[in-house]
Amino acid sequence: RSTDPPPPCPPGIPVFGNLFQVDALRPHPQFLKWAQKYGSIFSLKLGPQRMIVLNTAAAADELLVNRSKVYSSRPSLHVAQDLVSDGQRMVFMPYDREWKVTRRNLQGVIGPGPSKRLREMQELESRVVLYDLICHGDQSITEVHVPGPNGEVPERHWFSVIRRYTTSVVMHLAYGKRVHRILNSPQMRKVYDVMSNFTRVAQPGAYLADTIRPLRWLPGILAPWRMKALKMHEWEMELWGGLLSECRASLKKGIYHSGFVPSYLRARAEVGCEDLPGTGVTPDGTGWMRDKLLAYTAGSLLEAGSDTTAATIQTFMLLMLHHPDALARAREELDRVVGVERMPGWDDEERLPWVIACIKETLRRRPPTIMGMPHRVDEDDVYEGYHIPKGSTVIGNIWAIHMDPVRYRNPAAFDPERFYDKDKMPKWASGPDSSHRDHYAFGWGRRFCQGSLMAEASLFIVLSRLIWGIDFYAPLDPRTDKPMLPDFGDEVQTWSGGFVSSPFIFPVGFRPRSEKHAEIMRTAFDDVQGEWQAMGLEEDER
Ligand code: HEM
Repeated sequence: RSTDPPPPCPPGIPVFGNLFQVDALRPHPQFLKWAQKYGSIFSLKLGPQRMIVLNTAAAADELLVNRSKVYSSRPSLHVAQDLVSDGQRMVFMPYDREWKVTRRNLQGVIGPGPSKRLREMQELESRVVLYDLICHGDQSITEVHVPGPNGEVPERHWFSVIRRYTTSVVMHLAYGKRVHRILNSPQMRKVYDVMSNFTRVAQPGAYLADTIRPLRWLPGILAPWRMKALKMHEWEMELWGGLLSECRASLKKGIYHSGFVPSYLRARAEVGCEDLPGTGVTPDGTGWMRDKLLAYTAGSLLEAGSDTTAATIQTFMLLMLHHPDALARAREELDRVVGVERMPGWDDEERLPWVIACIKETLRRRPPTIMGMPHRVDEDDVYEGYHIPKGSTVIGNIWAIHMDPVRYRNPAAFDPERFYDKDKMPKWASGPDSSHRDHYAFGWGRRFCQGSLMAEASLFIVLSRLIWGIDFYAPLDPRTDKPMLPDFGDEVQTWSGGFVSSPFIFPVGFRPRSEKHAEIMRTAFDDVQGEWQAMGLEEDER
């Protein structure tokens, strides 16, 4: 009922409301303060728009899951979605037919069944990570690495080794080809550049035209952001459209790759729809994705799957270096369960509860999508006596939920013990089932992360193998002889802004734990080259 009061709202200024109180790139510290003041739900006025923020698991589950029928849309991001993405980026689509068709198609590629088949590729690629890290040695400690002006990662840094892995796995999934080089890999670099740019333009509050609709109709001379956004679209299309064109050209030459896009193009060709230029889906019952939507959907896989997983691995490393006791315990578990004669594999997962608890605690303590992704409510609603107006942006405040001391005792501590039970088989318990969830890093309801199973598999195989085989260490401060590590709690110095927040580069050294471990890792890398050959894929170039 519109006569019910809105959820409590911090005082703002006339017309703009709270717009200028929100740091678009790093809203979560301020949102946590408001959550601590106002409780499970508060609202903000961003110009004429209302934003509702849900700060407890109970509130988010009730609205975003139980009432997901009306809470599954996305706010209209004029600049990031309409202009930069020409409306084709799946993660920001409203809850409409186009989104449903896209989500259904992706379910056939990364849903529960297919994600089991992806494990083969994750296993093979993880061997390359181990080899790259042992070859990397002290490089990130002894060399000077300067990030680019927008936080770009230097190619020779160990962050690139991790990025190559995550991007190669999704590149293979999308286009049936690998990222087989770390240096001189312009496509991989561009995926991260596009992503980093997009996370900044898409942050709620980044553009006044997102919130104040009349600004969208200003003439070009008064709206310089419009031309800039359209240029960004062209720049993005050089990558996403370029990958699609390459794939189509290969098919025309009779070269068949596996992967989502080649299979989709073949299926389309079989029904006489080889060329479907334009955006969106065809109006017929099948709803074929047209070219630009297809290019952007493959791009969404690359974006959603690369940075989030890489950021979690990098955060895990930082946490382990800050918590040597937790690391020692993980290593002891791996030595006991796996031994030194082989590296860990999928069958060990259920016997490594501490390793899994450390990964889950990483996702809780510092989720990469720290504020989740905004939802939009499509009907007027009432929650706890508060009116939630139709069209409001609704945020599941993952950060506040993960820092809720009622749900997580001493939430600022890194404490894998909270997820550890040595007598029970470990479960990921990360959703979408709300009745049994350990953390909320993957969001909620009908927009729940489609790649969560794939992400967890990557985290498990890479991190368990890394701890098993490699000693990693931070450089020592010559004055104090203590490890020099970024301050975990320093938002500005340690963490990037935008809706995927990852640590800025930090130096780490790597060496095999023993000659035996080294031999197994080197042999696994040599063997995998034969596998690539047999699969018709590029061998690693180093
Ligand atoms: C640790 C890694 C990851 C994290 C923390 C993460 C987190 C998220 C979050 C919070 C959302 C939004 C959920 C919501 O709106 O409530 C999301 C959406 C999505 N994620 Fe992930 N994600 C990860 C990895 C992946 C991977 C590996 C893929 C696939 C390759 C993927 C594919 C997607 C897709 C397609 C969506 C859009 C869903 C939609 O809008 O309908 N994610 N993810």
